[in-house]
Order: sequence, then C-alpha cells, then structure tokens
Amino acid sequence: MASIKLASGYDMPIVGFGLWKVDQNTTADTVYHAIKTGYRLFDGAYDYQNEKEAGEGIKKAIADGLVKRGDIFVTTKLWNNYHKKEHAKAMAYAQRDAWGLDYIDLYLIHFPVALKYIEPEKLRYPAWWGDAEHKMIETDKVPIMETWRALEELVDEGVVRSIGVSNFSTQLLYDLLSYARRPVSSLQIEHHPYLVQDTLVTMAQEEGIAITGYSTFGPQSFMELPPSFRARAENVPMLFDHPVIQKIAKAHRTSPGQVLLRWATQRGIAVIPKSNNKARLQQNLEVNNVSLEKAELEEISALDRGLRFNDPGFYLKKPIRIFD
Ligand SMILES: NC(=O)C1=CN([C@@H]2O[C@H](COP(=O)(O)OP(=O)(O)OC[C@H]3O[C@@H](n4cnc5c(N)ncnc54)[C@H](OP(=O)(O)O)[C@@H]3O)[C@@H](O)[C@H]2O)C=CC1
Ligand SMILES: O=C1CO[C@H](CO)[C@@H](O)[C@@H]1O
Repeated sequence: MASIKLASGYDMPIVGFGLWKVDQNTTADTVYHAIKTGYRLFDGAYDYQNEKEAGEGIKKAIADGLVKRGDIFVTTKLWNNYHKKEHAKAMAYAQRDAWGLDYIDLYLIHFPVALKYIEPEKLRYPAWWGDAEHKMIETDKVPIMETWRALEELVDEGVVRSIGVSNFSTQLLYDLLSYARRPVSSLQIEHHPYLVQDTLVTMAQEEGIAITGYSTFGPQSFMELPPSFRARAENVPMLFDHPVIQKIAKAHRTSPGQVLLRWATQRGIAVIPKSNNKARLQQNLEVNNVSLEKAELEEISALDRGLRFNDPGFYLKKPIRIFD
C-alpha cells in the first residue's frame, strides 16, 4: 500500500476507509471486511459514534491473524465541545480506550471551532445540532493554542503518535506553525474538483503537512449544502456525471469514481472513501493502478468553482460560517 511520510516520521497509507455514516450495528463487520480487502487506514471521529465498534473489527482481524496492530493506521478526531485542555486530554484517552488500542496513530482537531462543553453522554447526533434536551449549541472562546498544547502532551504521553488538524485555513495553519512544538503532521479538508483549494494545498505541502481529502466524489446530495453555497450549486452536475470525468474514465477504461480518487492521490493527497458495496470497496483501494496525464489532471482541476458543501456552522444557536 502506497503511503505518505508524515512529519512525525510515521507513514500514513494514501487510501483509507472513512467511518462517517457507517451504522454502529454494522461497523465491526464493515471494518473487518475492509481489512480483509486490504484497507489499513481507518478514519474515525468521536462524532461518528462508532469508534468502539471499529476497534472491535480491528481486534477481530488481529485475533484472526489477518494483520498486526502495527499494520493498521487509525485516525480519529477531537470533537468541538472538548477544546479546553482538560477536556481534550480526557477525550483522547477515552477515545483511545474505546478503540481498544494502546495508541491512536493520528489525532486531529476536527474543526477550528470551540463549542460550549456538553457532557459526552448528553450529546445527540449529528453533534452540531444540540444536546439531548434539544438545546442549540453555542460557540465558546478557547484559543486553538490551548487545544494544540493538549494534543502535544498526548504525544508526549504516548496516547497518540501524530497530531494534526481538520478544516483549517491557510491563515490558521500559519498561526499554528508559529508555536507548534510537535509537527503538524496532517491536515484533513474537503477536496474534490469543485473545491480544488490550490493555495491551501500548496501551502500545506510546502510546510510538510500531509493532506487527506474528504468527500472526494463531491457533493452527494445538494440538500446537504450550507445556505451560503446553495446558489453556487445550481445546475452543477454530480461529479460522477460530469462529461470531463466521464470522458477521462472512458479513456482509461475505468470508472468516474476511480478518476476522482486518482486525481487526488496524484496531487499527493490521501483519500478516505467509504463504500458499502464490495466491488467499489475493492476498486477504491486499487486507485493507483490508473495513471492520469498532466493535461487530464489540469482539465479536472479546471472544474473548480469554490463549491463547498461541508460548512455546518449554520446549525449553531448563533450561526457562523466556518469558511468565510
Ligand atoms: N474532517 C471532516 O470534517 C470530515 C471528514 N470526513 C471523512 O471522509 C470520509 C469520506 O467522506 P464522505 O463525504 O463520507 O464521502 P465518501 O468519499 O465516503 O463518498 C460518499 C459515497 O460515495 C459512494 N462511493 C464510494 N466509492 C464509490 C465509487 N468508487 N464510485 C461511486 N460511488 C462510490 C459511497 O456509497 P456506497 O456505499 O453505496 O458505495 C459513499 O457513501 C468520511 O467517512 C469521514 O471519515 C467526511 C466529511 C467531513
Ligand atoms: O466529519 C464529519 C462530516 O461532516 C459532518 C458535518 O459537518 C460533521 O458533523 C462530521 O463530524
């Protein structure tokens, strides 16, 4: 499996399996089957509510001799209500224990947005929407430096091996780099041909920050779009149906999904698609069998229209835009 060297010195596989929206009841089997298929990276989060079950799948695969712990790379993320140092540290320990592992490979600050503390058992899901009593969630004022220091201590304590951030902008990264004592190993961002993010990608890569792209296939349903982006999405075809993606897929005798994943990995960006379909699960892993020409990569990048569909601050009591 091809991998990216992180600034922390560890290798991160370039293709992984994302655990968002994977049903709790099927997660252990899904993860076990993904390992059998060849997946070694799993992308989780406290918000996905299936860390314990994902860990069970890994444990079974190890017990059955399919893999060793060291073959698997687990990424997970700190949720927004736990940015204060004592909460961040407690959550990382609890998440590590939920996975049933000695350490987490990569721990990310999920969003650069601190929300008021809510006891973990009172969060309802999706966790942007409020607590169990249906109270809307409010922002809090916690400096990212405080949260980052907590993550650094977690590395010192051996709970996590590498640390990074998600949904950060260029400016926030420059600020973070000005005081980080431990390397910012990774940045996870929305990334697809409608949201190419050239400046951010170039800056992060130049600073040695490995990028993982999420939602590589673009918007799945325009219903999910934040209000600020709805107009921009009008009359935009789904990427799978876009004539440019279809033409390139045909030229390489492959599928539009493979073209989208390969465009990302040829930009040096790791991908974490999930699939419940066995054929697609296998196909996504074999993405590096295709090699796109420079002109094809450029043609795909030219589809950029700054169209983002994950900007969930509008759920908050006082709505914010995370990406201004
Ligand atoms: N840091 C963050 O804030 C965020 C992180 N993420 C992470 O990224 C992961 C992936 O992102 P997500 O937005 O969920 O989108 P995915 O990349 O998982 O794609 C969404 C859907 O595409 C379908 N699909 C998968 N492979 C193919 C293929 N080859 N051809 C056609 N269709 C395919 C799947 O449906 P089917 O099962 O039917 O194949 C899947 O449900 C998440 O699971 C999560 O780990 C996601 C959003 C935000
Ligand atoms: O990672 C995730 C996918 O996007 C969702 C909407 O922003 C988040 O809530 C979730 O944590």
